[in-house]
Amino acid sequence: MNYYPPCANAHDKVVGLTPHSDAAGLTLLLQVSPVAGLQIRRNGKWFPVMPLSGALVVNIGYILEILTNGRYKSIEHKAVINAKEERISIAAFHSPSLGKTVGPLAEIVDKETPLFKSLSMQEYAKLVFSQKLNGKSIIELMKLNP
Ligand SMILES: O=C(O)CCC(=O)C(=O)O
Ligand SMILES: [Fe+2]
Repeated sequence: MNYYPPCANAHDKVVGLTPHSDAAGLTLLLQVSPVAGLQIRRNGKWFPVMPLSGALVVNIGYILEILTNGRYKSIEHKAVINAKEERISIAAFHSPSLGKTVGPLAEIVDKETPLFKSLSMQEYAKLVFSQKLNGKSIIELMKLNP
């Protein structure tokens, strides 16, 4: 669960959640408060994703990008703070179990060159937790030819 208190310095000095893509496979996100905050980056521009009552936002994370050898792209997003209102969101991250492999699927790399390394879920988790929540660094580290 994410809690963003209201903050008068919302626009210049304070950030809610820095730009990142989720390290998981698939994220289901519930925007609990009817307050704008979530933004996604597309073609270099930030777009708001307005809360819709009862709707879940489905985000593709790095693991799905890696499993599909880059066919499905992870989405970069951030959360901004509102000057007057608090905001709550709940994210459920879905990933393979420990012991499974995070790497391009065999049935895909049968026919094309793998773009990413294959790591055990434990090794991948170690890599994730050694990085800051910032931009695209984890996927860069997973690339075979960065
Ligand atoms: O608060 C939000 O809308 C985004 C939360 C998020 O990106 C996350 O928990 O990874
Ligand atoms: Fe996220």
